[in-house]
Amino acid sequence: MTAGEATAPEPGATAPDAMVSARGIGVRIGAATLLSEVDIDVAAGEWLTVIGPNGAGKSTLLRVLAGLLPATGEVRIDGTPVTSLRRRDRARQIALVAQDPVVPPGMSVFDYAMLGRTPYIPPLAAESAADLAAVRDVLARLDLTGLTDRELSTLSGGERQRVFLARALAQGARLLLLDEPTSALDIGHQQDVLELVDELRATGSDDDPLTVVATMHDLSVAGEYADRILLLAGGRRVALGPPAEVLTEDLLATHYRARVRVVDGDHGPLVVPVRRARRP
Ligand SMILES: Nc1ncnc2c1ncn2[C@@H]1O[C@H](COP(=O)(O)OP(=O)(O)OP(=O)(O)O)[C@@H](O)[C@H]1O
Repeated sequence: MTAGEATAPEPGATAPDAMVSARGIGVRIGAATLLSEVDIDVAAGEWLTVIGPNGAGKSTLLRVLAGLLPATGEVRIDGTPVTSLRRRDRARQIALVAQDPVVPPGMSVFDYAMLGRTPYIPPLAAESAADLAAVRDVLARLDLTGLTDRELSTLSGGERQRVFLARALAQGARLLLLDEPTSALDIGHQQDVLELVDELRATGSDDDPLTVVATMHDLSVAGEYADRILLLAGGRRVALGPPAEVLTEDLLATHYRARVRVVDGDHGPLVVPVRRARRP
């Protein structure tokens, strides 16, 4: 048994307070197995970060949780199979920030963020004052107010990544799926964005807390923000538990083939890469 396995749900069991419950998730495309027998529960209001080496299946898992990729097994959101939710209802419940979303050509920052309000705007109707206010608020929180009229194609990678997040936050969904949400951000904006997501999580009501599932390559940051960490390797769940149980030198050496030191930080373990000994 690997570290963290003790906290894993029993196969077939659904945790009573799980907002997200995934059972026996498998994805095969042609001869390739992308995911195999993945079970997870995510409690309402929890932050789960999915880590694993390149190609481990992290993005695939997020797309399955979002109901966007067919899979064997079952994903339930508050007890309802995600595949049975109508598109509009699914968009009110789940917001996915993909690594490289498709952007309509010529679209401005404001109009792109407004796409997040689509599930609330009746067909052929204009956006309401509340929709406009929600978008302005989220753009301000993400330090994008000065860029609202710019075309997305003219933004830097980090600016664009914040706009993708703005659209998802404008969606007001209860489940936020973030695929490497800060990979292009400088360290200051990285902290701002993650603190904002954490703040939104904390300010959700008890009845309606925000639940976060994120993928990340920065393991120290993963450990600082997540309640639990899921380590995937080769499409399988190899560890699931609190950061201190999963971010261990042994597990990271085995599954990433990485030489690291793990040291105690104020908010979780910090993972420091260690280079090979210098040649004399
Ligand atoms: N359509 C496809 N056909 C075959 N293999 C695919 C297909 N789509 C994805 N894969 C493979 O599935 C594996 C999992 O991909 P995924 O994008 O989920 O990995 P990841 O853990 O998010 O990786 P990264 O850290 O590099 O972003 C990869 O090896 C990828 O090449």
